[in-house]
Amino acid sequence: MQLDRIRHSGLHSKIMSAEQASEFIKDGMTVGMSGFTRAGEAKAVPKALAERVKKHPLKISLMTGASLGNDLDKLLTESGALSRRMPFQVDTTLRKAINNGEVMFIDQHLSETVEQLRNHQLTRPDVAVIEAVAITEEGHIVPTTSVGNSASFAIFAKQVIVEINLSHQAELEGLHDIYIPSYRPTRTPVPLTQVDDRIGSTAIPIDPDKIVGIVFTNQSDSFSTVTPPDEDTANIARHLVRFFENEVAQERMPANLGPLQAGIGNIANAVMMGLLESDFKDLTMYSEVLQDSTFDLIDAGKLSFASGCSIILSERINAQVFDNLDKYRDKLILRPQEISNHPEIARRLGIIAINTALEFDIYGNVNSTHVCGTRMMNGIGGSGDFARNAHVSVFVTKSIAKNGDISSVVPMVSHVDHTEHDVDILVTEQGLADLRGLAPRERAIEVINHCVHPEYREAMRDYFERACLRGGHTPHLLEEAFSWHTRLEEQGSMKKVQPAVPPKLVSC
Ligand SMILES: CC(=O)SCCNC(=O)CCNC(=O)[C@H](O)C(C)(C)COP(=O)(O)OP(=O)(O)OC[C@H]1O[C@@H](n2cnc3c(N)ncnc32)[C@H](O)[C@@H]1OP(=O)(O)O
Repeated sequence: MQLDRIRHSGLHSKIMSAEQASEFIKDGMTVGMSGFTRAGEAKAVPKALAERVKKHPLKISLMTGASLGNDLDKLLTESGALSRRMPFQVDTTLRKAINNGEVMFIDQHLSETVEQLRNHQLTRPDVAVIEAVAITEEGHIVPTTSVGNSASFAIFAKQVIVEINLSHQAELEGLHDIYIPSYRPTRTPVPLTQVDDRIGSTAIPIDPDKIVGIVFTNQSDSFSTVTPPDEDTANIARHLVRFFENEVAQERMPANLGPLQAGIGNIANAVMMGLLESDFKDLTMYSEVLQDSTFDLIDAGKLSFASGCSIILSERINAQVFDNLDKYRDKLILRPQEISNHPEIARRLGIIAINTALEFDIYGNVNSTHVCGTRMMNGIGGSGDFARNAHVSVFVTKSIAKNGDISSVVPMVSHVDHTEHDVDILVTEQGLADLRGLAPRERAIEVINHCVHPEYREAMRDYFERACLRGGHTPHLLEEAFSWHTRLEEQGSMKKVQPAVPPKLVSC
């Protein structure tokens, strides 16, 4: 135990075990926990809660910033503790429970959760459980590797449990910038005009009397599972870099492109890695998740500043970053997710938003969340916060999935997260479709020619041409629009299987 991490000496009496702290969580409560993209989640109390629930069942409604690491979503799901979960997750067990209808999942734009708490559209947390590196002299909470929704959860909750995690270096203090917007309708503009502006405090300001328990832990964040770029993702990156070079040449983007936002996952990380081999320099990021690529770009001298709301790294680079925080200190800020994802700021800064689609259609509508229109993958996350308000909104995906049985470009998306109005550029390893200024029929030609995998291109062209014969501003054959998805569900592949024996011709 390191008492110097609790600088408000009046709070020393609140130290207790995780099991004791978990007792503050009662059946039917709404609980707000720290954690964003498996970084900075409270670790010991949720685990103790899951153990307790196995013996004494109870149900809670759980809110976080985004996904939890250390298998906590899995443990809480298996214990039966979760009745409701929001606003994002990436866990296989929880995903199954959501898709079986056992856990009610609210898939939400990540900037909106605390906005809805602020004006009571959502039930405010009874208890907040927040991971911290320290508590200040004033009793304020210094977060760890993510800010997420922690600040507003702690401010709105009736009771706060703090987990001081000794596995995080005390040097994280100073990295955060906690700014909380005031109430509407008298709110003033968020005073952030540059990626590196500091507009708030370095700790979460709460009344220390609300802190009911302090737990010491020593468990690190999970490593990110991001995989190195492969040929397809490297090609996606190449198409995008070429597009950026042309935008700069045409003076539609500044020489350093403007602040970049990149979503989670292998593809977005690989796209950012692609910038390593480009000639761009003095790049900046105004994003939510800072992944390996952020630090590779800083180390290569290409990225001068990154603002985010969490840092999640793979084993390859984790120690190199966190053991040398001083090297990165003047190049990093972690903010609450409502500020990192704020529509007002995305629009003001002219963000280049790069997010990953599960599938998109020939007119540019994007599905980021629902496999075959019904089964939740992870959630919309922050992609919508950025896509609608970006200077340029890019969506990337491989043109095929599951060994080619799925085409990621379809006639009509089976679920819409980002409408055609929010999408400017689509990229697959096949090429890049620039949809700006194009009408739906022109968009379809651009997408078919540049993004569809060759194995599906002719079938897509055939669909589009027959739809055009029927007419409409956005031509479709409604009875066929989801036939690729139904074929996948019925036959395991979107490809049309040629019958081994040609069907007999019936004469009439
Ligand atoms: C926290 C945040 O908000 S970050 C900001 C942006 N947030 C978002 O964009 C949220 C939505 N996006 C996501 O969840 C992810 O980016 C995804 C799921 C769309 C893509 O993830 P990535 O890791 O980049 O792509 P990857 O190609 O590895 O695909 C992930 C899985 O989806 C599968 N998949 C891809 N396309 C399809 C498809 N059209 N239909 C069914 N499955 C598909 C892949 O086969 C892979 O499956 P596996 O895990 O069994 O191998």
